[in-house]
Amino acid sequence: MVSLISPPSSSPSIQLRETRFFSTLFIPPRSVRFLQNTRNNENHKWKTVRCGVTSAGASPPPSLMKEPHKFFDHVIITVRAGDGGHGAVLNHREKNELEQGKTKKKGKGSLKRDFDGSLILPTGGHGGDVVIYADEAKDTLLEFHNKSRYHAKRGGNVGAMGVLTSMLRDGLVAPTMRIPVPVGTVVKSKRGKVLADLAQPGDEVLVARGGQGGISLLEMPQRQRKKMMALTTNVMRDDSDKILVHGQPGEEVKLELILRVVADVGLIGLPNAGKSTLLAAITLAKPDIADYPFTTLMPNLGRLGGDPSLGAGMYSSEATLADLPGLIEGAHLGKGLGRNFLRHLRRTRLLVHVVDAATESPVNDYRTVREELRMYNPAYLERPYVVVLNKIDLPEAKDRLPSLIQEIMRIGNRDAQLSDETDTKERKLEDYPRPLSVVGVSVLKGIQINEMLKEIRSALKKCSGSSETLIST
Ligand SMILES: Nc1nc2c(ncn2[C@@H]2O[C@H](COP(=O)(O)OP(=O)(O)OP(=O)(O)O)[C@@H](O)[C@H]2O)c(=O)[nH]1
Ligand SMILES: [Mg+2]
Repeated sequence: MVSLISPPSSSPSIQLRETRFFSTLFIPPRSVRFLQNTRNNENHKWKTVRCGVTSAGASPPPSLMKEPHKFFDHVIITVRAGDGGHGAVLNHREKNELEQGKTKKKGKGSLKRDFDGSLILPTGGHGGDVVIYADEAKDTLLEFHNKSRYHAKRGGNVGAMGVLTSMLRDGLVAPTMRIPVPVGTVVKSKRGKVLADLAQPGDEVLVARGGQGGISLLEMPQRQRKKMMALTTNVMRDDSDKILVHGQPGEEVKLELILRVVADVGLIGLPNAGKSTLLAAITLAKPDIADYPFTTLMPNLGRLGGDPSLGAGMYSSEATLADLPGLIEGAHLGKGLGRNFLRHLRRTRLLVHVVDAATESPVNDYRTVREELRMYNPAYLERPYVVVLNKIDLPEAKDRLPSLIQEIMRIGNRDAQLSDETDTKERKLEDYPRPLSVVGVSVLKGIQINEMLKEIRSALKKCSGSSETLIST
């Protein structure tokens, strides 16, 4: 029997740290059209008024709730690498120097020679490449909505005197443009090909190559060409050669960036089940908590255990927990907010399914969420999980706790194995593994918190190293 009395969540054995990753509610500006009456009321004019709404923690009207989720973890950007700098058609001065053997003289306009005496003509600078890299300091992809086009610098041009003319300080080669994204971002090409999974801080991918610089050509009278060609092949024959002087354009690509939360534990459940309250009870995260559904609009992360006083570099927590927005029936078809977040479960190795034990039918609620997971990706049902029956401080939950635990334990097969033999479509919830444990708690009142933590920790130990690394949405 489960004891209902236990100390509140402030157990000294748990060292906590808040990591609130997604705290900004993003609502894109919308255009609203008003019918504006003129004075004499004869002509009606449409007036467009732009309204930008940004709120943190305030409750958004239901009609706006869906919008942030299309954006914070998914964005399309266009990047363009720098064009190559232009070479030059070199003028008479070099030509004369060459003829007179003055090329060793250093200074403006002098041309270098190779060890065998051949001429080295300057080329235009390489255009800047574009690299995307995982940066721990970044939390969301929101900023890419304000700026969705990125353009690296072009390479430096060679002047008519054979020297750098562009404003680039470091020489002809343009610097690489480095774009930081949150750890856990998957970079896809426009056609859906995965270019990189930036799962670790510092991971990076070259997404667009800068254009090559154009070559330089020597222009000289016909009679001198033959002699000069012994020193270099870059001798201009006619005006059509001038095209070689132009730098190549930099690559331009459209990219899809998808952020997948990197967490060990995913908190799932219907809206209002108490997922955010649970996160706040066992970590230092401070998610928004309220008694209306869909309070959580973006995942909140919290860290369990570890020693935050060691500083960011040394700090390593026992596990990271992701509190996800509530799932509802039909979430896999896009209802509510759930579908956009189901993909965040991909990297988790343990699920904690939070059920409000005080509702009319907690078992049905439990089944609804399991069913949604199954419809979205049956593999999620095979992931180890712990069920937390929450709100046992309320009498309606407390009284039926033992029977609820039994009923939930009956849904599932203890010996369920991952096998491809049975068609996943034919499988029922009963064919998938049972929870590793079912525990009754009140995360609000701090009842049974230590018991729950024990179960989560022991489950984490059992499934260490089994996190999903597959890439697909
Ligand atoms: N009585 C009681 N209420 C609780 C308990 N845990 C959470 N609540 C309340 O339930 C309501 C919903 O809690 P949240 O933590 O916001 O629920 P959620 O699952 O994160 O909800 P969404 O973000 O909408 O998916 C809040 O009013 C909480 O105070 C509990 O143990 N007992
Ligand atoms: Mg919540």
